[in-house]
Amino acid sequence: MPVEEFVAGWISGALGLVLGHPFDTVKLLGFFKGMSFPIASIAVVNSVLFGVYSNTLLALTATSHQERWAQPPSYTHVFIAGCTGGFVQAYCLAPFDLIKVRLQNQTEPRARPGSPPPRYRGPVHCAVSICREDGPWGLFRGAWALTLRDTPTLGIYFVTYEWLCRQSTPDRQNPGAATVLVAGGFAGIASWAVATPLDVIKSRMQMGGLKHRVYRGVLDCMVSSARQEGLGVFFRGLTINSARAFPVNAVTFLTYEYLLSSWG
Ligand SMILES: CN(C)C(=N)NCCC[C@H](N)C(=O)O
Repeated sequence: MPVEEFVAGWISGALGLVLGHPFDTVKLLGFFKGMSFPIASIAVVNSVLFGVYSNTLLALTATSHQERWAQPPSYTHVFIAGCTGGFVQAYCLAPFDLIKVRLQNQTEPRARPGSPPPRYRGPVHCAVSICREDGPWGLFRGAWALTLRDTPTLGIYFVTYEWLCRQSTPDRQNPGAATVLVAGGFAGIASWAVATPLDVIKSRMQMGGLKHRVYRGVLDCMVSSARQEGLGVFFRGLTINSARAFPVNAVTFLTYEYLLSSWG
């Protein structure tokens, strides 16, 4: 199994997240001041995503990453490989994402004077508390909703990227840096546009029992959220997700392609 895709995914994810950090800090109300938690999570998860994607495509089409522009895979294969990468990354992401959502949701009360001390002192304390209260499986609360969010979304992510690159590149040639940047940026926006409704549901399920009631499942959460707050609830965060997605994913794809071609 080629491992360079995993390494390229790790480095490109880390660079993308440096660019996305100001947006994440705004989104999380300044809670993550340091970079170590995002690096430990997003870069590792990106490595799993790109590594699994590329190796699945290799298994489906028998073409390595270097041969892929000359012998382009079908969009069906790209979609299946993207969905597989998304499914696997969702399970790796689940514990990190749960911690992020739990910390994010305690920032607001913390900001008010005279408010009680925060429940969690930081990412590690949050992980230990969840394990103590719910057992290690507690770290996977909401993982199912995350899988539902990421499996089709990442299929769309890679299909959008491939399609845009092929549209603006002569047949069987490698896309140029500008094409990769634009295609990567729009792939990020397309994926977040599709993911945002399920992202809202996932976060509510992860907060079940704390900020929200415990839902019976994804459907229950969807129906009761829409009933109480209207359909607009599913698009919360879409603007900031999209604004962040363009630079993050432009840089992620450019770095990934550059590293693989220079190791080629
Ligand atoms: C859930 N969605 C929409 C995605 N995972 N999309 C792929 C982009 C991943 C990138 N690290 C980012 O954070 O934008």
